[in-house]
Amino acid sequence: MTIVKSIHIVAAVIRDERGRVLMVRKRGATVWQQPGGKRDADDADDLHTLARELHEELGCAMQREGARWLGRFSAPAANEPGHVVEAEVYEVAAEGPFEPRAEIEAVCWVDPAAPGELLIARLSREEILPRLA
Ligand SMILES: Nc1nc2c([nH]c(=O)n2[C@@H]2O[C@H](COP(=O)(O)OP(=O)(O)OP(=O)(O)O)[C@@H](O)[C@H]2O)c(=O)[nH]1
Repeated sequence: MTIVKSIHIVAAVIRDERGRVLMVRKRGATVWQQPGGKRDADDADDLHTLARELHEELGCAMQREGARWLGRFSAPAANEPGHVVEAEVYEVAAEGPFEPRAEIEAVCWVDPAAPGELLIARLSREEILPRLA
């Protein structure tokens, strides 16, 4: 029997004035994914996790007000073979800067209707971006 382990995360959709979606690439990874991460024991709720992760990864200030839950989505994990990522995904507004920090090596803005040749993690490519296009 194959045991599939789950990684539970909270992930963000942040859009610019043109509707493009902010994506990040972790150090050493080849694929782009949504900013976000795993809950810490101290986190009060999903939005607390998200605000903490967004500040750590990008230096930005997330606004809790207006946050919109897009759903719970899952896909094979981008960086951990044999794992499935299960994500609570929220569309949120945040005030920049949006610059790579901590384990994030690069950031980019992607048109969800035309992601082009970018290598995008399956959760984003198959579940999140198509709902935003
Ligand atoms: N944050 C995030 N993780 C994703 C996405 N898609 C996806 O497959 N994952 C997988 O879920 C894992 C979550 O790890 P993470 O590194 O973002 O979480 P974290 O910041 O809390 O990590 P750490 O506490 O291990 O440092 C990623 O390594 C990746 O394999 C996504 O869109 N966003």
